[in-house]
Amino acid sequence: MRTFEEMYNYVKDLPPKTIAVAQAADEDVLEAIKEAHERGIVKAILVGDKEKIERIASSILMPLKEHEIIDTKNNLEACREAVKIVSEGKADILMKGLVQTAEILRVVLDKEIGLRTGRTLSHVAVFESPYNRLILLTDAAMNIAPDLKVKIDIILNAVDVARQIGIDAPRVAVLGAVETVNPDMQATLDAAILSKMSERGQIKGAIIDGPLALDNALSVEAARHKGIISPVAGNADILLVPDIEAGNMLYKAITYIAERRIAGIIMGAKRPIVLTSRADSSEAKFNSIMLASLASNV
Ligand SMILES: CCCC(=O)OP(=O)(O)O
Repeated sequence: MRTFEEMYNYVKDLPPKTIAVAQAADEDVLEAIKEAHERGIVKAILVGDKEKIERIASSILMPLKEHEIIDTKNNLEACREAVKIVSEGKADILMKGLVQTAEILRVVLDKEIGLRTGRTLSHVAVFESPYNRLILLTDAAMNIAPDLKVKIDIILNAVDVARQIGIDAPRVAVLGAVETVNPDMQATLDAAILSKMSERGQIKGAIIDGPLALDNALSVEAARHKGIISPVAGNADILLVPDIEAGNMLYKAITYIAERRIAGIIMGAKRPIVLTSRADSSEAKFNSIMLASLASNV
C-alpha cells in the first residue's frame, strides 16, 4: 500500500468493528467516527459528557441513533468505562478521545480492568511518504526510553502492522544521529546489536540495520552520497527511534512541517488502540481507525 486511499480499499471489505471512544466530546473525534461509520468501518460506543457529545454531533450533522452513548463525569471515568467495554469484549477497538495519552494509558495498563497481554505495548504510526510507500514510525507515544529488550518488542509490534499493510519482510532502520557505532551514544550501540541479531536470525520477520541517520534510512541518494552499503538504507519501511522524544517530535514534524497524512495505534494490548495526538485532524483520526481495523486481524 502506498496511500490511505489504498488502505481504505482493503478495509472497506472487512467486517465492521465496534469502537469504544474514551471522552468522545470532541469535534474531530466525532467527525472521524461519523466518516468511519458512513463508510461501513465502525459503529461506536461514545463514552464521555453526553450533553456535549449530542451538541457537537448535532453541529456536524452526525446522526447518533446507530451509536451508543455512555454518560461520564470526567476523563478518568470516561477512560475506565471505555477500557472496561473493550476488556469485556463488547468492543473490538479502543480509541483515545479528548484525553491526555498518559490518562488513557494508565487505565489500559491497570491490572484489573486493563488490556495487558504480557506483551510490550508500543505505538506504531503509519505515514504517507514522498517515497511512494507507506512508512511506519515507532515509538512516538508509549515507551519513554526503551532498552534493547523493549526495542525488540517494539520492532515486532511494528512488523505485525507492516504485514497487515502488505509488507511481508519489512526493512527496519534503527535510527541514530550518525551511521557509525559510537560507544558514547547508546542508540548506536543498540542499533549495532539489533543489526547483528537480525543477521544471525535472532529476530525474525524483518531485515534490521543501523545505526542509520534519518536521511540515509529514507533516501537512496543520501545513502549513496554517504557511501553507505546496507540492505535497509534508502529503503526503510519501519523507522525505530531511540526514545519517545525523538519519536514524538518526528511524528509531529511529519504532520506540521512535512504536512503528510498520518495514523497511529497502540499494539500489544488485547485489542488495538487508536492513539493520535489530541490536536490531530479528523482525517488523521479516521486513518487511525482504518489502521486499527486492519490491525484487529493480527
Ligand atoms: C502519537 C502522539 C501522541 C501525543 O503526543 O498526544 P498529545 O499531543 O495529545 O499529547
